[in-house]
Amino acid sequence: MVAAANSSAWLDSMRASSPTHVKAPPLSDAHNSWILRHPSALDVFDEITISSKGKQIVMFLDYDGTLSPIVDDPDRAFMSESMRATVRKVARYFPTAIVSGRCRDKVYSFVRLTELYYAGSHGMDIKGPSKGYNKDAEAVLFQPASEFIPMIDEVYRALLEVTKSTPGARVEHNKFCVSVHFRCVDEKKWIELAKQVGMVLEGYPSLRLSQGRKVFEIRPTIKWDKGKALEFLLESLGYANCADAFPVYIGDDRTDEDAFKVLRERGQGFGIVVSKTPKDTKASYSLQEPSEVMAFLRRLVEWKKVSLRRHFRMRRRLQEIKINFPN
Ligand SMILES: O=P(O)(O)OC[C@H]1O[C@H](O[C@H]2O[C@H](CO)[C@@H](O)[C@H](O)[C@H]2O)[C@H](O)[C@@H](O)[C@@H]1O
Repeated sequence: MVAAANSSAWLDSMRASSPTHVKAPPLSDAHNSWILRHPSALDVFDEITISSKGKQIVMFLDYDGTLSPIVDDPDRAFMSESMRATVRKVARYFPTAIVSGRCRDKVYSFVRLTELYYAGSHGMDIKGPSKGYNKDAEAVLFQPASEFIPMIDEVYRALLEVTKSTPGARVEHNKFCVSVHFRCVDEKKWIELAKQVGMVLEGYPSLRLSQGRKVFEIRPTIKWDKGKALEFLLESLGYANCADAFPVYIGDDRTDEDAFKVLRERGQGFGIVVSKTPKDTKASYSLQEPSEVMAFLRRLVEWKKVSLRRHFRMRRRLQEIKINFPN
């Protein structure tokens, strides 16, 4: 997988995968032009709400780097109480799903909100809310890669063994996929780690490798990703071919691009990429970091509250008019 000739390409891609510790430099021309193409969702908030008018917003949220800040230890990527309270409010007004590369149980243990849909393992493990407005939702359970579980277990063990010699490397079992983290690996050892991962994967042609933020992600080659999960969830919610749904997907990683692409192709709703630096994306808008995601979600809740109040006030007025002036 990683021949000497393309080692430097791998290294570049590994370096570019997560520029989290960069101190914000003054905005370059390139950055300014990127912002023009992907304006801050906070700056164009009114534009966004106007385009969703009369439609049901359905919210899709990635976890790491979107709801929780990126940290060195994947087991300690906790969500703040204020973010949890915000997501809880969002779910009160809009059907809401968490879509993550992590194992579903793990991401649930961080979010701990029973009223949400969860799509773990890059969308390969979907479950409906165990509490909430939609009684049928509980029944939603979809696992299109179940047959890969024994293979994933085997690969996890092999990766654990082979990466032992690389200090800082960490292998995470995500049920239908595996992550090999290199965030805490000395950069001089990155290529060695990439080779170790490549060696193991040579024996598994039905698995594919992609890169997230300082992480290799190994998953089945089935045609299923976060974009398919988004479509599946829209269908489960009864919005399959419905122009009345307005899906909003917020995510920071390369795997989120599959969902952004689906939204572009459907010409429905929009994607918001979470990034401090310009990157190639199919998202329409941007937010810089989880704190901005929280600010955006809060504004959305406030906007919805105000429009509902206005709607009910108007209904009451119409009823009063009917009572005072019957036909
Ligand atoms: O789809 P996501 O929810 O964004 O999951 C993608 C990966 O997220 C986690 O790793 C990332 O976050 C860690 C904690 O902040 C960080 O240490 C790591 O460098 C990031 O890549 C998760 O641990 C992975 O399994 C997911 O694949």
